[in-house]
Amino acid sequence: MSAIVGVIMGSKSDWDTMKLACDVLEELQIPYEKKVVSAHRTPDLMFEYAETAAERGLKVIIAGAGGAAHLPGMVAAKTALPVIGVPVKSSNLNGLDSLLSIVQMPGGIPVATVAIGNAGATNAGLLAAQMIGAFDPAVQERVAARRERIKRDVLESSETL
Ligand SMILES: Nc1c(C(=O)O)ncn1[C@@H]1O[C@H](COP(=O)(O)O)[C@@H](O)[C@H]1O
Repeated sequence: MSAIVGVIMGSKSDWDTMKLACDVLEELQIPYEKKVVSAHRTPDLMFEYAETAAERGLKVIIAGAGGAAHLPGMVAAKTALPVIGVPVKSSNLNGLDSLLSIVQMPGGIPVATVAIGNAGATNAGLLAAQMIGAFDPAVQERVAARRERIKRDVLESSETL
């Protein structure tokens, strides 16, 4: 099946974080694609990716970037698909720069921004799954089953205190 979620990142150095979004999509059996695309370094590719995303069958885009993280917002500017922004943890400012770059979009062009770093990337995968699940009962069931497992783990963990 062709990809319905696009996972893009500003640099290969973001992969350790963005892989966690991909892991969730794989676990929930959602077809996805992954690619390095940068608003700064490959602006033409970024435009082409965003402009053709919907016609290629993508339903959601997850975009991760660090530092001056313009990628999620610029992609959102060029597609009507929902864009989830992942602020990758930067070395100088611990990702606060990434977070603020992504979250502070002007009115009219939203980016659904998750937390900085690994937990954010995992949640981006889950959020994309929940968006897909709103129209796909099988995916919605797998998301619900995952939550049940999390709940069970938490309940069991308190028994071992
Ligand atoms: N923020 C962006 C964009 C963009 O927003 O287009 N392109 C690359 N980058 C970020 O630069 C950081 C350092 O990249 P390098 O490790 O390649 O120097 C990465 O976190 C990347 O997301």
